[in-house]
Amino acid sequence: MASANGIELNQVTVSFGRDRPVFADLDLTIEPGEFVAIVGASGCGKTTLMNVVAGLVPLDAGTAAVGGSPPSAGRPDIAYILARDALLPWRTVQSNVEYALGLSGVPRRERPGRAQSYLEKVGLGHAVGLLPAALSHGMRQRVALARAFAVERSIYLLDEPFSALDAQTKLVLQNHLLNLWEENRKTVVFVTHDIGEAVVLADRVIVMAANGGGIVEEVPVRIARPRSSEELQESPEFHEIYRAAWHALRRGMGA
Ligand SMILES: Nc1ncnc2c1ncn2[C@@H]1O[C@H](COP(=O)(O)OP(=O)(O)OP(=O)(O)O)[C@@H](O)[C@H]1O
Repeated sequence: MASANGIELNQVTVSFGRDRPVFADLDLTIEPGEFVAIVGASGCGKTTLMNVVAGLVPLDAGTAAVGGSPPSAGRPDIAYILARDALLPWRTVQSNVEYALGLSGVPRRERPGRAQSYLEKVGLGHAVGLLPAALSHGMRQRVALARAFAVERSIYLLDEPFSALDAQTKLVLQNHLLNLWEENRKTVVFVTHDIGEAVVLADRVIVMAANGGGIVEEVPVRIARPRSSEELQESPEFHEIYRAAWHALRRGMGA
């Protein structure tokens, strides 16, 4: 049983009141400190799985333990980052991060330094005084990453956080995420449509099937860390694992 900061789903079924469940009898164990990516066809239930972990979706059957206790919404040990950040438009970049630190109970005198330090880690040291409206989408997502890691949660749920970015910006953001994660290796569940992204980031790629098939395959990613997203693009082992995940995804789609 994954305790502490792990995640354990046993025989979980979610159907939203419909005849056909989104997934049924799903088992998944994520160890504390593990980085897991979830891929699968549109509508296969990736976000629903995240919402189960976040305590936002009721189970029709089965049990879930997140950090050793049942999931519940708004838990202070969980960070949930989505494709579109939720920055406060009237606060500067720095103030957005400081505000989140305040909500997490970080003492006022520590907030400016910690916010600045995390913004520097994602290459935004020069942008602390800007308002979100003045930022590109990639910069906004960097602020969202800095904010999420500055508050030091135990479990990070990231649902396609880089999906709207161009390929080059995506690689840069992946590197920022890898670096932030390397510092403390908190548990991460990362949903993506991009198999390459999954392989670059994760210790394990979970492949979900279309049409309520649940998890069809798990592809281990035994690539040494620390990793660089740019360097991996040229690595034969990256392409080998990419191919394995791609074939698993195709099988999951019934191809
Ligand atoms: N709150 C909800 N109420 C009813 N049905 C829902 C709810 N959330 C999701 N669903 C349904 O569950 C199924 C899976 O949706 P989900 O968003 O989990 O898939 P996904 O794999 O994340 O898709 P995508 O890759 O397109 O984001 C879909 O048929 C969707 O309509």
